[in-house]
Amino acid sequence: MAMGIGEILSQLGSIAASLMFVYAMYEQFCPSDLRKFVENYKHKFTDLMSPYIQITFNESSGERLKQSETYTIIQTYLGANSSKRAKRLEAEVVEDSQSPLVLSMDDNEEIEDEFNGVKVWWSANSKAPRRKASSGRSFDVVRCFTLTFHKRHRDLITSSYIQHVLEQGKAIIFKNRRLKLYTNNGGCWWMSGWSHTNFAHPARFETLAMEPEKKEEIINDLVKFKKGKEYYAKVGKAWKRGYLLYGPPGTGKSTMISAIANFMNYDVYDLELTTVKDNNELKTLLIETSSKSVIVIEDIDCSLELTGQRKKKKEKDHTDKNENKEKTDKKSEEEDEDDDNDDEEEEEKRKSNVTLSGLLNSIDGIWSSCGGERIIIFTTNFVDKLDPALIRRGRMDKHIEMSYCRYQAFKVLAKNYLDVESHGDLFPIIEKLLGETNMSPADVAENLMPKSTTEDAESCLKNLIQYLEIAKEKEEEEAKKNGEKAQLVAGKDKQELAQNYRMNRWRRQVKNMRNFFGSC
Ligand SMILES: Nc1ncnc2c1ncn2[C@@H]1O[C@H](COP(=O)(O)OP(=O)(O)OP(=O)(O)O)[C@@H](O)[C@H]1O
Ligand SMILES: [Mg+2]
Repeated sequence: MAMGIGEILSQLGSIAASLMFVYAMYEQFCPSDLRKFVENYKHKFTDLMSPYIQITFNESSGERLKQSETYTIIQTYLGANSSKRAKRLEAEVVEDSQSPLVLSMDDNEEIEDEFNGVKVWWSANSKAPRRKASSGRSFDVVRCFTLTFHKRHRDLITSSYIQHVLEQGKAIIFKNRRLKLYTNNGGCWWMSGWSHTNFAHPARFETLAMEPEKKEEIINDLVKFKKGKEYYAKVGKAWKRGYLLYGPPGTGKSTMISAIANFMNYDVYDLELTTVKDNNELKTLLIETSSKSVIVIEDIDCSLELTGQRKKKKEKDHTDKNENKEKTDKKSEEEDEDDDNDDEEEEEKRKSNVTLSGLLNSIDGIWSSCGGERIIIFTTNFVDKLDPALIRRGRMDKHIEMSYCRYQAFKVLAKNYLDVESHGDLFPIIEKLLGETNMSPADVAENLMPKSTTEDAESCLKNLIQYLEIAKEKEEEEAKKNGEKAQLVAGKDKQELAQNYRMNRWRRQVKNMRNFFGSC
């Protein structure tokens, strides 16, 4: 007898209700071993039927259930893609990032991605942890990302796509991170090691005043270095570059370092040699630096001579104190002596025993032991004072002279400080004066800065002209004085020479006369 539709539906309803009841009973009372067995077969059955493969990346891994780096990288990659496509996003504020608000896919959200024409799907899920952490701390759920793709693309996805996701994710993290400024001078001489703060110097190559060709050359050099991983590996050289910046004070050496760090997106390690106890500590400090960083030693000429300077200073202090001692009574003399001993002890502790050869070995050591993507920069006001071994090519690959401000550099400063790119009357006068005077960009910049809110660009330019004219006059006077001095010295030398000549002639005559009378 044929069944009516109503009857069929009611039969199906009761079957479904029975199945649901059985499943609820199974969930409630089924022993865990049996449940595992059933789950296993359930998965096997679905795997057999489905042409898709799934890979899961858990948020936490290992004994301590610590955050997996891979998960963070994937989260960043998906965050960059999903924020445009996913409808439900999770927001997080990350302190050490340039864009602190980080968006990522929320639970059970799914997005599609494409790689070499192949479609894949990512979903964010949560699942119960397999085991508790050894510490006893348990996580309610473990979050994970699931990557789904067709099994015919297995090789492409596992060999190339995942690699692509990890590289892209890492690049985004690197780009968004806040740069750090590390210093080994923690303010106390007994502290060693690096301490850091956020690096936020606004200097950029666009704001750096120097000849455009020179700037271009440096930028090209940096770009070549950044892209040179394979090249350096091919020629068997550590991936590093050394720059020596030299020039008078205020010509932009420190500013250039900040511009390089910002351009390369590298952290800065500002190494204060005078607070490094000895060569061993120096080596440790250098090895502790990370890759993608700029290591800076400012005023290298002063740093290495410091021990000598300190000795001289100590001797001077000692002589001063001796003189004072004569004037004071005996009691204060004893007190002075005690203080002296304490000072000397402290001085001895503070003294840096870093030597030139130690520095050279440490620099070479760091390249050989951890050669990845580092730039080392020395600055000096007196390049001639430096030992050639320190600045030979291979250690300091590029020597960059930071020179006095000329017209091209001035134009950059005028644009930065006054937003002015030309001035028919005043620019030519400034061009001429800058060609005749040696003025540092720091001085030019100072004169270009408006002194009040009402001061306009023209009056700033006029101030600069006035300042340049005064500086020029001073330079000429100085040159004149030096010339006169030189003439005076030359004149004195001439007189001395003539006198010596006369004396010698007279001595010869006396000698001849003695010989003559002696022979008679
Ligand atoms: N070439 C430049 N471009 C832009 N600004 C500059 C330049 N040179 C100097 N300045 C300005 O002058 C200031 C001092 O410059 P900076 O500290 O870079 O000079 P320096 O060469 O390192 O001097 P020192 O030899 O005394 O250490 C900077 O804060 C910057 O504003
Ligand atoms: Mg400087």
